Amino acid sequence: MPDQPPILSNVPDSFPWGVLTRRHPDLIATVRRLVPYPPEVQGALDELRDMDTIPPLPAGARDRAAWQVWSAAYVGQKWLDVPFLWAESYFYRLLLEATGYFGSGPWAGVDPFAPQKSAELDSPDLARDLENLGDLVGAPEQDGLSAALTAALWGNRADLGFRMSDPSAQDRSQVDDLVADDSAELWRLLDGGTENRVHLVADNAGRELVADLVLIDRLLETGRAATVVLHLKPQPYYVSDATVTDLLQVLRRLEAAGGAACGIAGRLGTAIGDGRVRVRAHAFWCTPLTFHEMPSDLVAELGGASVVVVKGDLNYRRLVGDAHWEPTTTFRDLTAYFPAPLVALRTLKSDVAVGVDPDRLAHLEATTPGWRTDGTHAVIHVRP
Ligand SMILES: O=P(O)(O)OC[C@H]1O[C@](O)(CO)[C@@H](O)[C@@H]1O
Repeated sequence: MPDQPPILSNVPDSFPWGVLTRRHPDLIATVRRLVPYPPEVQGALDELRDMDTIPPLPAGARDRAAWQVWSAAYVGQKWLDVPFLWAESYFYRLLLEATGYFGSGPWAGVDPFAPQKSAELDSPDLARDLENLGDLVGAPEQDGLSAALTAALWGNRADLGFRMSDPSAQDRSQVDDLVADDSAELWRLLDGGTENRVHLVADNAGRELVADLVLIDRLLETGRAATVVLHLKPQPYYVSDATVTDLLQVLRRLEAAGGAACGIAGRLGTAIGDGRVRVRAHAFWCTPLTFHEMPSDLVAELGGASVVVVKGDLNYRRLVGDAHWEPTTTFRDLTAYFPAPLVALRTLKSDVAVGVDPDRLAHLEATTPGWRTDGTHAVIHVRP
């Protein structure tokens, strides 16, 4: 990664400080409220909440050796004094440890965030989205593609972790005028003339994954993609990150909705069955590393893509590096290392900002102090 100090969380009232000191304890309280864990798990969660100093993973944890390498510089330090990106990732790893997710007991494999994810699938907002899918599927080709891309972009705006700490986030109006919009470049890359291989690195379950699946369906149906690889998380992460279990739930929800939604679920089920859509869940996606450190098998796999679509705020931070970049630094320069043509669809929900035109930046700074973190602004960045 280019030489730039990482963002830490030790500036009182800064965005990362709020995540570690407020959002994480709130999250633990929510998990305790929604899942009837036994006393020993509740005790372990309380311990995590009250922990001031970073502990190692316990002996016997299956990925202990890997984390020993990633955490060598940080174990024993205060949470607020280590890189924000690393601290959040390790917090979620410890939360799974506390709930027994990787253990051999009855709570093994139980997603602590499942109740929140399910509630989103039952929400009236999602029901409305699904009812409107007929218009999108029936629209002229490019209109349908553009609408699906927009939905996939804004589906990322209020993930469950974000909404928990900022309940009004969902109701704030989005600023449709994107901070950067390279979408024309994306459609040029996927011009339909060749057998395109698209990879989509997903972010959240629920409404966002629904929108991602609609986009995948449109790409396949219009011939813009011959095949799609959908990258999901191998385990629960950052509250709402999508796993294979979440994918199956979303497909069931689409089926149950009937109409166009059910048609999409049917086509995707067929495409998964005949190999046009492949589902992957690489361990790298749940590591605290930036994408500069992708392992060679993943680099090789992504390197064969016509386009890699990377969703969300966390993935964006991992793409460019979680640092206080000068916002006019170009996305292309920072992602020059990436092994394939790249598209980032991101609603801004953390301090990192790059690829912003100087005039737009001056206007944003003067008029909208929270533009980097309040979920109302978004970018579509392309590095061909
Ligand atoms: O689901 P997304 O878009 O990756 O957003 C998750 C974001 O939430 C946070 O955990 C806190 O806002 C960020 O640090 C992170 O980038």
